[in-house]
Order: sequence, then structure tokens, then C-alpha cells
Amino acid sequence: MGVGKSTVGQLLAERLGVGYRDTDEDIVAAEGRAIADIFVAEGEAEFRAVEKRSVRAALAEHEGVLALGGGAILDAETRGLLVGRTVVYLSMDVEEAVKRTGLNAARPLLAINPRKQWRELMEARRHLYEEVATVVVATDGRTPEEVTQAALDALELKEA
Ligand SMILES: Nc1ncnc2c1ncn2[C@@H]1O[C@H](COP(=O)(O)OP(=O)(O)OP(=O)(O)O)[C@@H](O)[C@H]1O
Ligand SMILES: O=C(O)C1=C[C@@H](O)[C@@H](O)[C@H](O)C1
Ligand SMILES: [Mg+2]
Repeated sequence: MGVGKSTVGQLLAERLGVGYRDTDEDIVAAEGRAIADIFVAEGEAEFRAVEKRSVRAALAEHEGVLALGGGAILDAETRGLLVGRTVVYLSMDVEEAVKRTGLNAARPLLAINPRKQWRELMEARRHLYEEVATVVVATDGRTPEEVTQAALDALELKEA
């Protein structure tokens, strides 16, 4: 959350001359309400089911850069959808995470004690991010442009 998926995803798409899409945005548009509202009204399990359908549809329809929600990899079937795809895992440390997300109620899983919750989330998730990743790109101390260049270098991709 807040690692720069949207910022870097859009820069990467521009540099590659392809489109950009974001499953969190797809869900908000399709449901007509904020993600935090879906979490509160339906719970996380239902959100993950909606998210899985959204990832499946986006992968089928979209050619280009796709940003997933930060927790999409928690679902085994969603991870399965990523097999054979080029996946960039953007990483950061906890201090960078707190700087970027702050105390923001729009991120339901970090709303109460962001530093502690972030550490716990990462302990549970890090191996899943690494499992699906083709490359890992550290974002700490790098500008979005530098992160984008590092992703292009790691993937050995040429610009359009
Ligand atoms: N490399 C970077 N260095 C410093 N700040 C950054 C960097 N990348 C993104 N940011 C800032 O961090 C915040 C979160 O970025 P962004 O919205 O792109 O992240 P995200 O991963 O898409 O977040 P979300 O989990 O909300 O989808 C924004 O304020 C953005 O400007
Ligand atoms: O990491 C997560 O679990 C989440 C990340 C966001 O992208 C949203 O999909 C939602 O806030 C949940
Ligand atoms: Mg985003």
C-alpha cells in the first residue's frame, strides 16, 4: 500500500507506450463506492472475491501495465492468474511506508496503528509477493522516475 504502484505503473506504461489500468480503480468504478466502504459493509473475504473477478477481467481485456491492489496476492486463485505473467514487486521499508501512507483512513488495513499493522501485513505477505514476482524493485530513496528506470532495467525492457 502506497509503494507507488499507481505512480510508477503510469510512468512505466508511458515509457513502454502501452496502456495503464488499476484493479482498485476498476472495483470502485464497478461498485460505485470506495474500497474502504466495501471492506466495512461486506468484509475482507467478499472484497477479495470481488478483487479476484476484477483481476481476471483486467488480465483478459487489457494489454499493458496493470496495477493490482496490495492484498490481491493473498488469494491463491488470484496468484494463479499471475503465473506466466511479468510481475514487478515494488518494495519499501516500514519508515518509507509510513511516510507515503500516513494515518489514512482510506487504507482500511492501516487505519489504526500503521507502523505495527504494516509490519504484520508484510510478515504475512512478503513470501507471497516474492512468489509471484518476476523481479523485485526497491523503491526506498528513489524517485518514481528512478524506480521506473530500475524496473525497466530489471526486466531488460526497451522503451517504445
Ligand atoms: N518513489 C517514490 N518516492 C516518494 N514518494 C512516492 C514514490 N512513489 C510514490 N510516492 C508517493 O507515495 C504516495 C503513494 O503512491 P501511489 O498512490 O502511487 O501508491 P500505490 O501503491 O498506488 O498506493 P495504493 O495502495 O493506495 O494503491 C503518493 O503520494 C505518491 O506521490
Ligand atoms: O493491501 C491491501 O490489502 C489493500 C490494498 C489496496 O490496494 C486496496 O486494494 C485495499 O485497501 C486493500
Ligand atoms: Mg494505487
